Amino acid sequence: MTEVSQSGALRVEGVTVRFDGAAVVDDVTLSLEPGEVLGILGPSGSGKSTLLRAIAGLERLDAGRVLWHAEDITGVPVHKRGFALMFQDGQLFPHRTVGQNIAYPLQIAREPSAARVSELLTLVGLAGFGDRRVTELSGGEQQRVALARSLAAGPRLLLLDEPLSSLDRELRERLAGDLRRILDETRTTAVFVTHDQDEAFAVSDRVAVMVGGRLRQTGTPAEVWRRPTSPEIARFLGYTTVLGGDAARLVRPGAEHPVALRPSAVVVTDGGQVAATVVRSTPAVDGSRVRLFLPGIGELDGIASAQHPVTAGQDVTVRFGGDGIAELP
Ligand SMILES: Nc1ncnc2c1ncn2[C@@H]1O[C@H](COP(=O)(O)OP(=O)(O)OP(=O)(O)O)[C@@H](O)[C@H]1O
Repeated sequence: MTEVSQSGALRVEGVTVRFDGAAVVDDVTLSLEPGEVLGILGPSGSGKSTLLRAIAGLERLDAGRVLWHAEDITGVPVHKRGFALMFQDGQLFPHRTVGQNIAYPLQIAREPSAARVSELLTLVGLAGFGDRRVTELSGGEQQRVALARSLAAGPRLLLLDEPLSSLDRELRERLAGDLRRILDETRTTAVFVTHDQDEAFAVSDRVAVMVGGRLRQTGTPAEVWRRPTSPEIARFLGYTTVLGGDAARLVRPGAEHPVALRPSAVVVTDGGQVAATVVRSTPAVDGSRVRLFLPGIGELDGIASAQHPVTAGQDVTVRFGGDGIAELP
């Protein structure tokens, strides 16, 4: 695992959480600088939510500690940490208006402020929605209200657990961009859990890939996508094939390590570098997804453009290229 600085805003040090003897979070260490957004990415059941809950103070640690600006807060109760949590289903109060939902943390802090509520509504793109009932809002609007409520009390750290997962893809993409802007504008330090790679890419300054309770790779989104450090991480990041030895060198001449490929890097084209036979072709919006057999390599996933339709059994040639090839260490 790549380690960052020893100080920073948040530091999680050797944190382990066990359920029934099994370590669901296993010796995790990470640091966050002030204003930084860390995306924790990993397959279902890898321990992401449990790690987030441990940071929030909602799980008892079996080992390790949580520090905030070098102060050990492991024993500090949830409500005294000054952190805010936001979940997949924003958990709004259905019997309150939008404005009342957002004002709630301000009332708890005994700092009610209509101006602050109005400012937050504008921030999340819902100016004028204050008197609406939350039950009348769309899923995306409800998540915006939940975000505004999470930010209302000016949390020191925002913890987001799959905040966009319940939304459809288009809305999720739009809100991911908005979320990033809002975190920037409010200079909020945040830890963000997701299993969606696009979301992690769009929102995070740095991503940490969690597999089986352990942080396996940390870096900027570009670093992690370009250079996954193991076949397991590569597969999780959408590389469908990992080739070794001579097969790897057919794709990348001179390669000394295994080479991982995304379908987008295996393109059926005229005059390509390698011969292949189409095993299967499935139409997609922008052409076809194809399964190919390549002598000396075996079967690979690839793509064919709409201008180059192919059918099963057809002999074609293939070009390897683009961003979808990574040489593993
Ligand atoms: N309170 C609990 N008691 C026992 N086991 C638990 C508890 N909470 C979580 N687990 C188990 O710990 C493992 C990790 O769960 P966790 O929710 O942290 O994973 P995740 O990576 O967030 O998954 P997902 O993406 O599906 O939400 C799972 O196997 C889960 O069943």
